[in-house]
Amino acid sequence: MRQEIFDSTTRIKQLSQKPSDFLTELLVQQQQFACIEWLFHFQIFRQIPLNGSISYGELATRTQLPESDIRATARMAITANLLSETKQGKLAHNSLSADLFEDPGLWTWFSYLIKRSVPCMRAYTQASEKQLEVVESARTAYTIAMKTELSFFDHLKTNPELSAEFGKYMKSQSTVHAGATVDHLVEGFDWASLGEAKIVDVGGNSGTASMALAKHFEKLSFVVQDMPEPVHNGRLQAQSLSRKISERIQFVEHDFFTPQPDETKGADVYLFRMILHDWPDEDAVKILRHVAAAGKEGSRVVVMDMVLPIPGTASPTLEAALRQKDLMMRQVLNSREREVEDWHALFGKVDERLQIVAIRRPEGSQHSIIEISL
Ligand SMILES: C[S@@+](CC[C@H](N)C(=O)[O-])C[C@H]1O[C@@H](n2cnc3c(N)ncnc32)[C@H](O)[C@@H]1O
Repeated sequence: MRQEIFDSTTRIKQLSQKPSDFLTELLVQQQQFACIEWLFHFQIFRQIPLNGSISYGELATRTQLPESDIRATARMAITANLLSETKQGKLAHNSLSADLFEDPGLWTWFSYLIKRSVPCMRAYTQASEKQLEVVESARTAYTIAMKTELSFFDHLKTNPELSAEFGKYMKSQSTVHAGATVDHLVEGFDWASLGEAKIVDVGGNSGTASMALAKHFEKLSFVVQDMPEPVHNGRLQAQSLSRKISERIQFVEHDFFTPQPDETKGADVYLFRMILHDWPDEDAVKILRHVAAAGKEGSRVVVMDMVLPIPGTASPTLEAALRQKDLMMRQVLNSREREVEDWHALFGKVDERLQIVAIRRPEGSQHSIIEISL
């Protein structure tokens, strides 16, 4: 219902929009973001009591910023439905900003958006310019925005703080992002029908998906494979689970560009949740070949990733969210989200034994579940 309201209002607005309305709105959105970023940077959100308000004068004293700038910036953010002003002209949270500030998952997502995602968007044009020069083809908007020579995952490998930040961000997506919560994975596939089964969660980060599945399906056991830092964090997080759950989840350091170790050969399911969209076909094929070589007859590959809709066929809000992600993959990883044909072509390149058995998008999910038999 909410989705339908968003879609209808978007359609009505677009139908009645003139070019000058469009440009005004574009400008307003950029300014709203610039102001929200400014308030975040100067930690204004922290200064506002959750129950109550604070005067602009007091904020100026605390931050040493000009009172008039704080007022102007906050009032711009208010036009985006973030924060509010009392009748006495003091600054207060509204329910949206209070929720953002109070919920650690939402705050993590908000911080990541400001500190990482948007800077990559801004570096997109420059990155494409660089990629036109063949020597610079390894450049991405990420490498430019973050001032590094390293690709995204290599950068994380060298920096435990960044890796932990990304881990927290991924976890926030699985818990508070309605379109990406792990519930869609739990409910979107008939896990119970597997009976006693071993699931290899390839690139499972700190095990958010495996933990959720282990809670719901007690006959399933899991091996979460990832790089050292997320595996270490996963082991720590698993300590807070009940033994009944934690004893069915193993964390193993494993580079998915190398063959599966003996212990995970012949598993029932190789799960790839939000993994293959990080890699261009050439790399995704290498990753999948190791799994195809490790699987037994009857093993399945379960991929949870986006399937980009044909333009104009999905709800406009959903399509915009999916295309946003497609661009983010290009900007950060030189990768992309895939359309149905791209998925078929990808598995075809790996091994003709890999056949897509089913593709379904759980209600409310941005991701689809693609089931592949070996
Ligand atoms: C987008 S995250 C998805 C995490 C997890 N599957 C989930 O659903 O939350 C991609 C994951 O791939 C992992 N990764 C990247 N390169 C890897 C490699 N070469 N071997 C193993 N894991 C890798 C990252 O550490 C990260 O956890």
